[in-house]
Amino acid sequence: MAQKDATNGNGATTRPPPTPSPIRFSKFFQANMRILVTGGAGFIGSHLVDKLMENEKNEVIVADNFFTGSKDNLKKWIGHPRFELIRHDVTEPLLVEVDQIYHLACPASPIFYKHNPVKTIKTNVIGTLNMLGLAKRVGARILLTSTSEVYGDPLEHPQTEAYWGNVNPIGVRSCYDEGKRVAETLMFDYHRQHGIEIRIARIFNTYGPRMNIDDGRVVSNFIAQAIRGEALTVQKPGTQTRSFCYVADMVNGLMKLMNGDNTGPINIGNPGEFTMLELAENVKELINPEVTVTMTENTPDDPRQRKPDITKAKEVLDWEPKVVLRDGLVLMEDDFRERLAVPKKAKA
Ligand SMILES: NC(=O)c1ccc[n+]([C@@H]2O[C@H](COP(=O)([O-])OP(=O)(O)OC[C@H]3O[C@@H](n4cnc5c(N)ncnc54)[C@H](O)[C@@H]3O)[C@@H](O)[C@H]2O)c1
Ligand SMILES: O=c1ccn([C@@H]2O[C@H](COP(=O)(O)OP(=O)(O)O[C@H]3OC[C@@H](O)[C@H](O)[C@H]3O)[C@@H](O)[C@H]2O)c(=O)[nH]1
Repeated sequence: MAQKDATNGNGATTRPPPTPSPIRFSKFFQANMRILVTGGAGFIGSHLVDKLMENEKNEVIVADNFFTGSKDNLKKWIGHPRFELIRHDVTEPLLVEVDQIYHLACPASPIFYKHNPVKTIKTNVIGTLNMLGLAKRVGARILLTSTSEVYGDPLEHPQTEAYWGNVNPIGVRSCYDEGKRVAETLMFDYHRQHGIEIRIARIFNTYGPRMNIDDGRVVSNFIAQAIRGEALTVQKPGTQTRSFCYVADMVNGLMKLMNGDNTGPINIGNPGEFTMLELAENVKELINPEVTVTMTENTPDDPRQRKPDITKAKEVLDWEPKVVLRDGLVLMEDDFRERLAVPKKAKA
């Protein structure tokens, strides 16, 4: 390709995208898809990396600032010839030649995203702008992990993708939910204005091994509490509902979305709906029947009900979750027991 410089009117010079190195497509170099995962050291991201690395044709690059993620989640890949880990904050520009970008970087637990709300909104807005700029520059397809929180405290139930939501724009959760709404807007504007190939997943509550033990999310809290023999802290009123998706199902859905033809937004979640009291009862029965359940204060703007309508995911992705909550909780227990160093009591 001819390298033609252009002046944009104020003396600054713009250049066309860099051409990939020819060696990349040589017969001696096997990888044919280079994939960037932002936030790949986190909970969902690291499971996604595991799955992407199973395909020997993939090279995977993770960019993460380790705010809520950890190198430990990726330890089996560090040093692998098809894997690279970069300490990078997505609020700063990044240039890497990639074919696909899974853009996950953002703290997800309410405790962490409220810890530094200005940083959270910067991550969602400037971080997504930077990743869209990268996608535009190198011609990559980009998938955003948006959230069911774009529906706010929903007045329609279950939530379809056509619902515009009920969000408090100035509340303590808005750095995250309004941040993700702007991120979705940016994705569509880049798609319409610059022809970028986009995919948007609206993820509903996801759980599984490798969640941070004390990150404050309800499933990780209850499992850690049950294993430690502490009371399960149900926040009031306890009748609020959530729908919990096992992480392997989630990763499968994200990859189908990335590699399919539909831009989304598409709800990806498990429609099984539980109150927090029901969740506590399930955890207690499965993990430690001796623990008690205690009611504690809630936080502002906590959504009262949430359940995905996944008709679109079934139709356009041929995807639906396979793991029911009670099975997933048991799969997660093993990982938490190992990390907490509390083995299961042998049955008498
Ligand atoms: N887990 C869920 O229930 C859920 C639900 C809806 C949406 N999501 C979305 O999925 C994505 C992953 O969630 P998760 O549960 O794995 O969360 P997580 O907190 O475990 O992972 C997020 C990762 O992003 C990294 N990160 C945060 N800010 C960054 C920044 N500025 N630059 C670079 N890296 C940064 C963190 O260090 C971490 O590794 C997030 O975008 C989240 O909003 C998750
Ligand atoms: O110890 C606890 C923690 C939480 N809860 C309750 O459990 C429910 C779920 O809370 P979580 O903190 O796990 O998660 P939320 O549903 O509020 O947010 C979540 O949903 C969408 C994602 O985008 C977010 O990343 C995710 O954390 C809330 O009603 C909360 O009040 C408890 O009852 N006890």
